[in-house]
Amino acid sequence: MSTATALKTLIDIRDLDLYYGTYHALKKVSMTIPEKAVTAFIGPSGCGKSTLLRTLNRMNDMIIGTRIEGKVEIAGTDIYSNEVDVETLRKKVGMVFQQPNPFPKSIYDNIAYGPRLHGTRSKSQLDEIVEQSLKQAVLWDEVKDYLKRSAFSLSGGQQQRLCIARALAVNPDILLMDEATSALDPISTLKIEELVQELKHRYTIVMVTHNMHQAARVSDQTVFFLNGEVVEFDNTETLFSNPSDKRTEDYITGRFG
Ligand SMILES: Nc1ncnc2c1ncn2[C@@H]1O[C@H](COP(=O)(O)OP(=O)(O)OP(=O)(O)O)[C@@H](O)[C@H]1O
Repeated sequence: MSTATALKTLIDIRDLDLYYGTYHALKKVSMTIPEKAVTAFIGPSGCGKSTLLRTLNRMNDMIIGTRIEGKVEIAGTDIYSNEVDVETLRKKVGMVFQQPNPFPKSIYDNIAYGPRLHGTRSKSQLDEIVEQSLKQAVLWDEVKDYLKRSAFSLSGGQQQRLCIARALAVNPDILLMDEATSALDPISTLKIEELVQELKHRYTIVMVTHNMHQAARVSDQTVFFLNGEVVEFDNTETLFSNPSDKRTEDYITGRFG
């Protein structure tokens, strides 16, 4: 197992164990995730991909009975230390889910929601953030004349790009994507994959995907999980062309999972 040492580490996970009550969902997980690159988590259903993703912005805090041991550092800060403000952490570590989940508000208000919450009041500043965020999510041209329309008037793929724009509006460093294209049609999926390729120049992206072809197409690093453990973590090209573990090979060649 080798890690992408050429790139600068942003996230450092050390000996992480996570329990849902008595169920041991993550077992001594260690890895480093480089900045401004795409890291994909792959593995069969229930192996702990989403659980690990949720530890990166402490979404697991919301699940009663969850206990973690070990360390998650982002830019050198232990995000589970008592001094860390979880709201600030979640501003820096945005998340996009499997089902697009826009708020029942206008397109504009979906994007302006986070900045307003964090204290931006000026109309011109909000206008600028809305425009820039929608441009970054490659949605601006499609919606610029309809900003007052409900977000629900958009297609599923557009809604997902709106959710990405909403996450970008609060200026995160990291974008977590939990199977963000699995509910979308192939064309919308492709648009989001292209978008991810653009966004990685500015953001660190960590994605969970069930689609191995997507991981191979989009990611720079891939992590293969099995039963809550990291089996292999390598450059995507190496992991798919020359896996070092037999279990990875079996998985990527479709022999199980
Ligand atoms: N809130 C929870 N309470 C109890 N157990 C949970 C909870 N969430 C997940 N689990 C269990 O933890 C394990 C890992 O789940 P997780 O959702 O992280 O897996 P996954 O690899 O993302 O799966 P999938 O690909 O199906 O989404 C599973 O066995 C799951 O049943």
